[in-house]
Amino acid sequence: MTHVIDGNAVADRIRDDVQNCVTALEDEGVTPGLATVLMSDDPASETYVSMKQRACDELGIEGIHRKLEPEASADDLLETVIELDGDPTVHGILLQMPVPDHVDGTNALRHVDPLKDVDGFHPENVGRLVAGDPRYKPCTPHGIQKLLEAADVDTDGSDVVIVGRSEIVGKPIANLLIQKAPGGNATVTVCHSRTNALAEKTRQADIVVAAAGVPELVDGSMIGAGAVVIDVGVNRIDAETEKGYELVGDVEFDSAREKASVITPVPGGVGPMTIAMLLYNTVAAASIQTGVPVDLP
Ligand SMILES: Nc1nc(=O)c2c([nH]1)NC[C@@H]1CN(c3ccc(C(=O)N[C@@H](CCC(=O)O)C(=O)O)cc3)C=[N+]21
Repeated sequence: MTHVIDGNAVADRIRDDVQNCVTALEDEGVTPGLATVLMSDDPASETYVSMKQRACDELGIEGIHRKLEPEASADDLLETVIELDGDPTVHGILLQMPVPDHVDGTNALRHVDPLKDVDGFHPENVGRLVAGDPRYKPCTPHGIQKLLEAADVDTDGSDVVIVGRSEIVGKPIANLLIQKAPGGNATVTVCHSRTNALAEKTRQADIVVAAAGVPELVDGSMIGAGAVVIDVGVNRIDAETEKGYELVGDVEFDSAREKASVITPVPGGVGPMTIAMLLYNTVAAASIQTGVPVDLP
């Protein structure tokens, strides 16, 4: 029987741990604060940011939201980021990606104090991750590690094929999985959607991580018997549903499930973990910045 990982259940357990940290911080007079910055009219981005804000409300994290019009200037974005960076009640800053082409999101992130960079995208935090001394692990890769752990998947010595080499998922998850640590010690191949003989590579893998942003790119014929399949895709496809769309992963679930020993669904897999790990990083950031210890597993 294939084990379908319940990402919502694992995320709920992480949220309970985060809740305990919020209480510990509150006991010392600290309210953790997370600022989200959205420079986009994209409905999916708006949904994700409002989900993040709602999650903050539920746990007693102070959520601050700044919305910039997509036509705003790069200077407007910088000004917003710098203002939040100087605000001592803000412990974490999240710039929702992607930002419009005329602004440089990477440059804006360089103006965020690395201690407030709860996404882990600032070059200092990227460097620390690659150097094997992560401060904030990027939310989606960290969530994947927690899901593997929850499903008792041992990465030690395993062959992992990652499809997708983004800064947000592919590159950081590759770096986490090659580290000497629980949840690491894997042999990692990083592919993309146009890699030669992609199916041959994924079929050899003990663990396949699909994060290319291409709906149903990875089907059952590309999965080896008994492999673990982690689907990071969140693609909105027009459909006759109440919302007018349907969420589809980068994996063709039904055919992949027939081969896999363990698989994550979309929705309800990696997505909820991304938000849980953002809350995790936010209480870690509040702890680092105030010196109040918290107990994060
Ligand atoms: N700076 C930055 N940090 C991010 O963490 C970040 C980002 N930019 N840009 C976009 C991606 C995407 N992302 C998701 C978060 C939650 C779900 C999620 O909870 N999805 C639900 C379904 C939600 C729905 O119904 O649309 C699920 O999979 O069950 C998905 C995707 C965070 N991202």
